[in-house]
Amino acid sequence: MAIRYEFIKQDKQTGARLGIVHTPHGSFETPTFMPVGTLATVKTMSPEDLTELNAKIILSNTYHLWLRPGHEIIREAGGLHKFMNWDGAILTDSGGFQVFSLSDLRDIQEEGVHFRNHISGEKLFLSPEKAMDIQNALGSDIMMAFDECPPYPASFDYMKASVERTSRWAERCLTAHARPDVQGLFGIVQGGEYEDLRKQSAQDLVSLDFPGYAVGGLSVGEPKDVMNRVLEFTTPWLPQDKPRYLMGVGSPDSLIDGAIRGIDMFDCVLPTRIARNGTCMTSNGRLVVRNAQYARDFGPIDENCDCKVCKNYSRAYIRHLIKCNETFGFRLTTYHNLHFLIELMRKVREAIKEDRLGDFRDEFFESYGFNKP
Ligand SMILES: O=c1[nH]cnc2cc3nc(NCc4cccs4)[nH]c3cc12
Ligand SMILES: [Zn+2]
Repeated sequence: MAIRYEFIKQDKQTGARLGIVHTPHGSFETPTFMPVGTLATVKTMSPEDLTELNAKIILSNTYHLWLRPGHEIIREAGGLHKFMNWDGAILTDSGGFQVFSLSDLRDIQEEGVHFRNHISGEKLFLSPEKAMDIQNALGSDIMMAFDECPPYPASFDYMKASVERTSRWAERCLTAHARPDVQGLFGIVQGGEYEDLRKQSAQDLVSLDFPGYAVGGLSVGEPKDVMNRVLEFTTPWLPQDKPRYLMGVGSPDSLIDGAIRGIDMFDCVLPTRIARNGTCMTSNGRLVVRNAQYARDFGPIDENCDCKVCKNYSRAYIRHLIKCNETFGFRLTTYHNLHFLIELMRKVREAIKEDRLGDFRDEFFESYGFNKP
């Protein structure tokens, strides 16, 4: 079966909604956070760790896996689920964003994008058809259309031409997408911070009737109030009965503010990336556990966290491991940060069930130390 979204209920205090996304590799409640496993691993986490954390879906990157180890090897392995021994759901990004964010010398044509491999320097070409072929080889449950995420900020004229090309590319992805019976292909809405371009992009994609829609072109350096405003005038153009995925987000406050504006799915490298430099998310804000002040602190990373790291290991011990560059230290901070965000989304879903997400936002922002605009 393909991807199917089940709308459960609308929060009475905000624009948030409770839903369930059904995939060939299991179903998950939304709003949800997807850990990022760029190179076929959520760095330092085993599939068992992810299952223990109640992660139901992870993200992997088409661009990176195409370059290393190559999508043909993964195809021969029987697909990405088998290759990495993960039986939950997998969403793959289309590679377009990584081309724009990782490689120089890119030449965007109607046919596709010519660029240089950011590791070997060799010339490469990525197109809607190629991005579909790679994702079909990976066998992901949710594939992303090949889009252009323009640099931020971009002129109206550039953005308009880019949105129209992204819509043409989306149609080519639908045509090239080989397995609509078992894979879901999401369109990606672009348009920068121009309300009429976001509407045009959303209407173009909705007319192609995708099983789900991503809001792209955000979390690219714009201020948070710009992101929130763009969401406010974009999500209303998306169907109520399909999932909405905000790409590359994010921090705890952005997850809550995105859910409040009708977003169902999020992904971000933040929790796993900051964990590897010894920064932890806690209910009272960020804690840089590698700092000297924790050398003799034998308490848990977060007094209010019930994860197995906070139950069994101290700040002093974790600080010691991180300072010595011990891999186990990164496993501990990563496990805790993922638990923190996955648990945060469970609390968000609970708040929606009880029609009190607005109140939950205020309480969380107060304790985490965010201002409450
Ligand atoms: O429009 C997009 N299209 C396809 N993939 C994306 C991924 C994205 N990830 C971020 N932000 C998170 C970041 C990760 C690395 C640098 S920024 N923004 C993103 C936008 C897009
Ligand atoms: Zn913890």
